[in-house]
Amino acid sequence: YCWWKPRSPPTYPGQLPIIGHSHILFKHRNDIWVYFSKVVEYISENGGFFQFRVGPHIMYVVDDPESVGIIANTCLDKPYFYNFMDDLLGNGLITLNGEMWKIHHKLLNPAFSQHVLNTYLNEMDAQAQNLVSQLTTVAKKGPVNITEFLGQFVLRTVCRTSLRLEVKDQDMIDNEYAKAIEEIEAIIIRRVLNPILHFPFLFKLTAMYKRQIKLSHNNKKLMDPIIHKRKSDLIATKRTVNDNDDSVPGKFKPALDLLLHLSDEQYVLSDDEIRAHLNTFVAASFDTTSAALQTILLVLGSYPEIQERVYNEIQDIFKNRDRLTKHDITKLVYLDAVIKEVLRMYNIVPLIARQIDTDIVLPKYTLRAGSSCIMSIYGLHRHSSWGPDAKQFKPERWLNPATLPTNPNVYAAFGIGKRMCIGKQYAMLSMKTSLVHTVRKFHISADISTLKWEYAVTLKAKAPLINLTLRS
Ligand code: HEM
Repeated sequence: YCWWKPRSPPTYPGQLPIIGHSHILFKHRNDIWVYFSKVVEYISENGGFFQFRVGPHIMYVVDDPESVGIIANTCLDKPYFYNFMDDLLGNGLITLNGEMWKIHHKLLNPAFSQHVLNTYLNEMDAQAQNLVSQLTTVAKKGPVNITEFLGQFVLRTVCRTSLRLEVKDQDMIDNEYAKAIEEIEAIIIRRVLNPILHFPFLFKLTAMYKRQIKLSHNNKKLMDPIIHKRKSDLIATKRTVNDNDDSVPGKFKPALDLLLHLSDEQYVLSDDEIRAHLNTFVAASFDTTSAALQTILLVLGSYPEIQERVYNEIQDIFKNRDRLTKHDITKLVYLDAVIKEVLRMYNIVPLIARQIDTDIVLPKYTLRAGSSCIMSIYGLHRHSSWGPDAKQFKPERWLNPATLPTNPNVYAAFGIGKRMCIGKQYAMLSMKTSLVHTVRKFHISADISTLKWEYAVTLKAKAPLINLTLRS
């Protein structure tokens, strides 16, 4: 019996009767990243599998690469706590489940194809130059927090590319939207860490709920004029959604045009669904890309020799040219390695989760249907298969593919399996474009080792100060 009985992963220390580990989450609600990082390190050092209990609900935390691959491709649905984002994201791709996710994912995928991305390059380039001009105004004023500049760059880029807004409308999604996203994320994390508030009827009694509703409502409302604007722009220029000449013909259209096309011509999307998808794209790209850019600049500022190597690569490619082409992008091999290594070591999204729908039998353990599984990207990125220097920041490791781990699941900066990030290539392109211009213009200095980190869906440095000096 003992031989064939399904084995469950060991229970993480500290479990109490009835409430399980809830008391620990609550106790660490103000320093949650300090606590989570210790937990995920402990899990890595003790076999890569543990189970937690939040009341009666079982949550597994896993960083074993083989198992993570199986789970991510077998279980496509997100667990109940992803629904805490519903007010913000509606039924967008991040929170959709089941057949609906499959259908919408297939419909929306063409909006992020290489054909469409190629049409964005000039605009990304222009926005990056604009970012650099703005940074120039604060460059001489000592250490500066550039979070808002980066946030504005990302939002304007999304407005001008995926939403196809004209220059005069590029600030329709503004700083207020960005601040609302940050506040809603803080509320979501506070709710996750207070298991009593997992019950919707109790959460609805709180002031946090009212605030979340208000902020989400304001953000959703912002999308309506944008959708109407684009519709009327398309009509005013006597183009139909079908043959808008500066986008790519056929099914490869920027996100908003594709959504309008699917709604107007194929009758497959409702207004609510269009709004939810747009909101998801804007929120997902704003939060992650601006956090990633900020961390990359902090890292470049802390490793001057790596910054100089990036600078030299850029100068060799561009000589005296100002504008980027798609061929330049493929030549930025070292910059690509630096970005990948920053996303490996300083996880922007350190944890993702799936709902376990049916029992999953893994080589060592069986995961029970009805539970959730948290996949530790933080742990995967430090897995022993990265070698003895797994915990060191070494962009060079990406230059020789032969030295990289053979199991691709150990790198999951953009998620894993079928529900991987739809905006990965878009994010890489906009990060490269902005970094090329920033590194060309400024010497960056910072000290990432002294910073504290804040976890609210994404992981960001608190009060990140950077010194920018104009290069001669
Ligand atoms: C550096 C930038 C980015 C990082 C690190 C990042 C990371 C991730 C990760 C880890 C996931 C998986 C989440 C999960 O499994 O629960 C994800 C999913 C997603 N990301 Fe990104 N992302 C980035 C940029 C973007 C951009 C620019 C967009 C714009 C559209 C975007 C849209 C999405 C969407 C819609 C999903 C859900 C995909 C699905 O479930 O089908 N992301 N992203």
